[in-house]
Amino acid sequence: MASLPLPVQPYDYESSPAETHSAVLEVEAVSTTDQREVNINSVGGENDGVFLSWEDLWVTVSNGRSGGSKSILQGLTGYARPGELLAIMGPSGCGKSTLLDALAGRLDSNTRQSGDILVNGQKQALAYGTSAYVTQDDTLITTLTVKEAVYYSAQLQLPNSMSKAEKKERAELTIREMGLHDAMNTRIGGWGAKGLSGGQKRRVSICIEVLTRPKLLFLDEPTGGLDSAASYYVMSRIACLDQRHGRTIIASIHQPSSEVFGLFNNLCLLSSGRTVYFGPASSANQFFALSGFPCPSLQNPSDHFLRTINKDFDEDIEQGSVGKKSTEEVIDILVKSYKSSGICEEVNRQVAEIHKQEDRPLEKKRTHGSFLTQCHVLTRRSFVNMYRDLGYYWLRLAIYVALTVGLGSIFFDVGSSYGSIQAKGSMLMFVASFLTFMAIGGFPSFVEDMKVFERERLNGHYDSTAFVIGNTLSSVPFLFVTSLLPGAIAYYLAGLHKGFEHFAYFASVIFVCMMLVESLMMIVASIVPNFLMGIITGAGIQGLMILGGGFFRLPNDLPETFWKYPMYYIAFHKYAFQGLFKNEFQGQMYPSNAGRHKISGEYILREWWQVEMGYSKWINLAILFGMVVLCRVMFLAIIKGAEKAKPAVRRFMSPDPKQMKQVMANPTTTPLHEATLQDN
Ligand SMILES: Nc1ncnc2c1ncn2[C@@H]1O[C@H](COP(=O)(O)OP(=O)(O)OP(=O)(O)O)[C@@H](O)[C@H]1O
Repeated sequence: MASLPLPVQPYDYESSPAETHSAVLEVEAVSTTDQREVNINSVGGENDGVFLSWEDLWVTVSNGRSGGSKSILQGLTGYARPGELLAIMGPSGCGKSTLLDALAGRLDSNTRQSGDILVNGQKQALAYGTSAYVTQDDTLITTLTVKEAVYYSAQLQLPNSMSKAEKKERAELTIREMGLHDAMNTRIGGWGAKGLSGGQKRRVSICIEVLTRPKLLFLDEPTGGLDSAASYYVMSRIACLDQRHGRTIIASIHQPSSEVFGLFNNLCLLSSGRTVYFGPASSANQFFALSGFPCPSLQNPSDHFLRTINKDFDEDIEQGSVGKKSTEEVIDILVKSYKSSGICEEVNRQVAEIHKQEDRPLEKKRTHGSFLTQCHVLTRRSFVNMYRDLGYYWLRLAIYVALTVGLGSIFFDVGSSYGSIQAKGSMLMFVASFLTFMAIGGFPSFVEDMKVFERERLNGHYDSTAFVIGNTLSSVPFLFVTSLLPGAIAYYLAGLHKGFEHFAYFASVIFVCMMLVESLMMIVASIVPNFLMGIITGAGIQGLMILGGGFFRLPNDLPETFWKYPMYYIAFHKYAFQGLFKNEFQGQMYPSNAGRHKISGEYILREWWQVEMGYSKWINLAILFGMVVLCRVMFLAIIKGAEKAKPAVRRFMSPDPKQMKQVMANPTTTPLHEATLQDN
């Protein structure tokens, strides 16, 4: 630890390297200018490549406790061009992912951004299908094999003009390119079911995004979890994409080997959100040497850069190296050296050049599968996932069977005595509330589905409507079995109203209620994506609905405020209880309490359970079905609305950049990296 960020060769840190070597850096920059100008005008032979530039880019994150903000990126300027691979490097936590997120238009809602990010010289939104982004986390469907995951994705993303065989071929070729041919039939695996290794998952994520050969590709740590040979192999495949097809590729990378480093065209080196170096990767070594921090011979230059600017272990180092400069000071020297260099000037000139380009709007993503193909593929994929994921439906089915056997034995052959009226009411209430309540059990699996959906949606793989349709259709067979089998056990053990029509109605109510609870949980998942908070919220909402459904407190006894209006009318339990009661009691006769005369089922419904008798049990079922449709439409509206609202919220939230710059320009009152901006 004690020798971490210091150059191996002794160096005089007291001199002012920035001034001493600025003339030399100037020469270096001029030598790269001509070469750059050639590139900018001829974009690898294609004129539809993507030029991305950013100028004075700041990103701050609001600090909940103090009400201020911390700067993550501080005035970055740079560019990425077609046919080039730009690598973003720096110590952990320096802002690499944040820079990628900002460029791809995917910053978190608690962050604020200022400065210009231009695509082909104009402001354009990048998310939702105009670029591809391989994030640091591998959000994949864990139950699919590598081949299935990539092939389903090919069917979704590649245009209908390609035949199925061509799509399959493209998928297999891409899998092979990423060195995954031996793992083709291995399931991806996840929690509780080991499948692929971390590095293999990384490569599957990359496969899925490079399938369509996107014009603009962001990669966050593409070599995470890979050994050096695999890293080189994967990075060279990625680099091939840019050179052969004029793609623009930006990748953050932790510790490239010298071979991998050799693949980079440009390098952006960050430290604590500041630019230490931005320019040709091949000139970085010279920049460090001229700034006073030469790379020792036999050392990998990228290791040297990272060691020199990593201040995370400064305390350890200072103890053992009295009199030497702290890494913070070394970084300051490098930042100043870069700012005063010709390389920096050249970067600004290039950015200005890109800004001057004629307006060329970025096409919305390449054409993908038609809407019908998307619905079909998503339904099949979701069905396969539900079938293979034991937690999605199978476990629930087993618990339902156990519960309904219990329910049937408690109310076994309940009969039609006076006492059976209350018993049947309690049993039907349990079915309509607790059994359907348990549909909440699929929530964790659904949250996983949502994570995959978000990634795919942001990368423009398909339309949100196709996702909702696919998810709905694929769940139908499982819900059908889950309502039919346990429903039959409970119904026939208890000996409820005889006749198949009555049983069919009973099972239909369970089916629709389960679907309704799932739809409700979808809305919860789109608002509260955290699984634990989602379950608690969903359970809370259903608890209120059960209480207000008119069983525990009869409708006429419910307090008017809140419980009667609106809870009683919006609680789906009301329609389920009353539908099941009508199904059971209508047309039946029961002995009175004293047993001297008979009372009709209609009388029991009206007077005992206070059921609304103005409409038939089928209307109750239709209302429940309407609620399912409403909830699914609401879910769709929320996810579509969030897509539209996010950029607007971000624009509204962006603070005045001058305010941030002023605070940062005054380091005597503000620590350099952790500037606190009061929000007022
Ligand atoms: N949404 C956020 N809310 C709070 N802090 C954030 C947020 N995004 C980033 N940060 C903070 O900003 C800093 C930079 O984060 P970032 O993920 O960009 O670093 P990185 O260089 O990609 O790190 P690593 O290499 O370890 O992935 C970190 O200290 C991180 O905690």
